[in-house]
Amino acid sequence: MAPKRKTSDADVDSKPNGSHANKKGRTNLREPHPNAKQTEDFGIVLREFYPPEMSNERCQAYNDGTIERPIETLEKACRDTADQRRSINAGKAVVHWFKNDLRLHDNRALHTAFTIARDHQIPLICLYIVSPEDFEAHLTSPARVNFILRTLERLQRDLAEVDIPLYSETQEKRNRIPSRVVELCQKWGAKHLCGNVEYEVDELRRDAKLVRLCAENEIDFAPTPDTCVVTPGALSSQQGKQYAVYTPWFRSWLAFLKENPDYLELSEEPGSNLGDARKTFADLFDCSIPTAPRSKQLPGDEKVRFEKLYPAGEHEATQRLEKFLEEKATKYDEMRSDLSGEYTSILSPYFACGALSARTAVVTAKRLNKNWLDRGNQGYVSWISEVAWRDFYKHVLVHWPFICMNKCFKPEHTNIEWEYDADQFQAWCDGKTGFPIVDAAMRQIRHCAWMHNRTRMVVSSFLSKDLLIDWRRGERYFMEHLIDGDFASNHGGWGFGSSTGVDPQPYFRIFNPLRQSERFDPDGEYIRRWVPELRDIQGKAIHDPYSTKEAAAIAEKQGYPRPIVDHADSRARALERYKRALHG
Ligand SMILES: Cc1cc2nc3c(=O)[nH]c(=O)nc-3n(C[C@H](O)[C@H](O)[C@H](O)COP(=O)(O)OP(=O)(O)OC[C@H]3O[C@@H](n4cnc5c(N)ncnc54)[C@H](O)[C@@H]3O)c2cc1C
Repeated sequence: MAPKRKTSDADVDSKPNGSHANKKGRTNLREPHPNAKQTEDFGIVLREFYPPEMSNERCQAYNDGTIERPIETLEKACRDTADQRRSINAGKAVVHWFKNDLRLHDNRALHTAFTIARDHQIPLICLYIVSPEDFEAHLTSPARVNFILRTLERLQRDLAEVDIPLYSETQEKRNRIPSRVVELCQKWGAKHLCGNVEYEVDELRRDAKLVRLCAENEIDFAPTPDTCVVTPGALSSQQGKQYAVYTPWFRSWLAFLKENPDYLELSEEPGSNLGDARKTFADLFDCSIPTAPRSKQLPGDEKVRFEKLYPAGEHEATQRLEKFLEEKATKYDEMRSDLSGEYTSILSPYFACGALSARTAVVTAKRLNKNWLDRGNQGYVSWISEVAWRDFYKHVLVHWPFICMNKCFKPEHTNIEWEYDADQFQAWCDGKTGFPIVDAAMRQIRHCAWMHNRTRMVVSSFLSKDLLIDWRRGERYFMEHLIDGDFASNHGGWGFGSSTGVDPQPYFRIFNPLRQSERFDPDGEYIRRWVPELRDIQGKAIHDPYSTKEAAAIAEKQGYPRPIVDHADSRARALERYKRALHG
């Protein structure tokens, strides 16, 4: 029997599905639930920002393999153009297109570009395109945009030292990017374009289009897998299926790396540019890095603060990595959830923009751990397994691309009936819920554009379980504020906390904010740092200030709010709603 032809999802997914109700007739999340208590504002926000949700049937079609995934569209474009690309000559230059791989060291596509340039004795040119529409579409926070642009400035200086120009421009219309890249290659006489794969849906589709457009114009382009240690799609269960649960996936990830040690080989950074780059492309060396689009600009004082908190560039990333691995990693297993000090690496902003490769991180930790990935010092082992979570969520995104389209990983979770209380949502954003641990964390994200993993779990559970507010509001808020915002990890994290995405737990988990606070901030140091109203409260009462007379008097005097919900009642309500949605 002839295999069933796959339809491409490129145009279909972008069309509204036209329905506000799912198969069971319940209202889905395109619109607030009709019974929801909501203000008009909140309704408008939801309608305006949520693109149409994909139907459960289409999600199922992805699962059945009857719709082509964006990664398959890209792979097909590369296969279809392979013969054409092979016959392309060297040209007058080679171009490396930077995206979220802003580093020289261990950058696979950049290494390939440099090798081609050196072999043909022609110059290498680097390119970066600032895309305001992509920043909007991906909800990139101003702190992250600022960090990317600062990293580019460092990168430009480092490249100039080896006579490689970094040309950068703003492209207002993102659908113009493929043709603009081709135009630039033609202008520079380049016949080879190199770049690493980005795994988000829009980017995979853009690159598939670009591969074909390049081939039509006699330019060789086939993006390189680089961002994950193990390439998405390389791991499958014995039944040939993609893993949806982390633990078996991680075992498979470890086994794969043992069998394929070349996946842990690091690429050298480019040496001096050959050819006559400084002369031929003199104007490109004068190009300055564009400023942030207006909607993504940071106020001046915040710029200074973020520069101090997160100095940009791969040198800083490497120093942080080495310092963390030498001074803290051996205790990571015991200490990582302790909120009072800095026991994690705070490398996520650097991973997110590609100033540090996950491969380099794993290889360096492995080396210090006597060459073990999964034995030896537990601190190193558990840190490596955390870096692997980043891979895991990217593998999930590639296999279940509909999660990019406002869809829960498990379609049945669409049936959950959410609350739409704008005041409660605002209290969560402002860190004024009356739950000190939640408030401390929400104030930390506002100030630092970063939050500890433990509190990310606590506040996501609080929003989607205690307040029963649509988890996508929280997912969105995180992306808009985090300096390390990464679609796959953020979606995965919200799934973990809210049981609406890839939930690695076989049971439904609701965090108790009070217990989390007592356990991971036993002396209340973290709370005192971020919630100054509670600084004078002594002892355990800091975790629940309205539980004792003395503490309540201080909290009240300082204007600290009473808890906006009762955790026991909220827990019961959440369980009942989730049960009703999942079991009818
Ligand atoms: C609700 C929620 C949202 C999240 N959103 C993001 C996000 O947008 N971007 C992001 O990078 N991480 C996200 N995470 C994962 C995690 O919280 C951060 O990666 C981590 O806190 C970063 O701090 P660190 O660099 O000190 O991590 P370390 O503890 O030092 O870990 C090292 C690296 O491993 C990776 N990592 C660690 N834990 C995880 C994890 N649970 N999932 C995926 N990768 C992990 C990160 O790249 C991290 O930098 C989210 C987690 C939750 C629960």
